[in-house]
Amino acid sequence: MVDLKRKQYSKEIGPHVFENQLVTRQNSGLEYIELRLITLEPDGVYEETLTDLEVCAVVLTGKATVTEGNHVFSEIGTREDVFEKIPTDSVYVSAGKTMQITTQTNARILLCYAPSTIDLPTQLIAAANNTVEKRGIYQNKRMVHNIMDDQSPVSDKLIVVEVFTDSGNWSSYPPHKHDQDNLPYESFLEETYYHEMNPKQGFVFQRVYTDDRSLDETMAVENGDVVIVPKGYHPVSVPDGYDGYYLNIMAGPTKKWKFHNDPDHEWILSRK
Ligand SMILES: O=C(O)C[C@@H](O)[C@H](O)C(=O)CO
Repeated sequence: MVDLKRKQYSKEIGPHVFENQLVTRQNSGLEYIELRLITLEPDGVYEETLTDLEVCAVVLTGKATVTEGNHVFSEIGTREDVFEKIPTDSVYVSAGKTMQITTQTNARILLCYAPSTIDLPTQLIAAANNTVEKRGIYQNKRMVHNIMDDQSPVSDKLIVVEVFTDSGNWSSYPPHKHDQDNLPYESFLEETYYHEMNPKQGFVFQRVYTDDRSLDETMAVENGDVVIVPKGYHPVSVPDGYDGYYLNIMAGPTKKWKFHNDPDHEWILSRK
């Protein structure tokens, strides 16, 4: 079984360009998701020609200029820290195109990929176009920024959302899964979590488990870690005193988020 948790690192991949996370189909066993976290310093240039992947480049922090062909999205990005809890800007580029990212300051960009061969318009997903949802009651409250949900016309397969879970709350809870290609009852979407903590020394617990417990891993997840969810339920618990953030990438054969709650815990939803 592939290790589901990936620690952050810093590897210089070009002058003033650093890779901090890399999940590929080859190194993860996933079929539908890849991701790359990069940190750009001034004068750093990140360039990539997409083969059989579409990408959503999320400007996690700082400002960056993203170009593709005649498209130039200058100095996009809205925040210096994800815990400003405001939406940010992203750029979508479909397969076969060449994208370039530069910055005049410092920027951290999460590149979210899914396999695709469809030529779709390159476009800015402006922060103002993120829909914001406040979900849950009691200690199950969280805020969701939908960058590209399953109804988005922008992407072929990619779903990208970011979730803010405040101190002492749970999210991705009650536990749910989407690991069966069985619409209309359930969709098959692989998922990844890119986590950040505030304060940075914090941790969350995340469990990834299946009904038959053939997969059942509970992890202490720290700032900058990535968790891979190939299948199964995947709840997150944030300890008292800390706020949690994660960015989810989801993708599968059909861009539809139809999940199935763990029947043992679905009663949580019926509380008044
Ligand atoms: O609502 C939440 O707590 C976020 C989760 O839905 C998260 O995006 C996920 O698990 C998607 O399958």
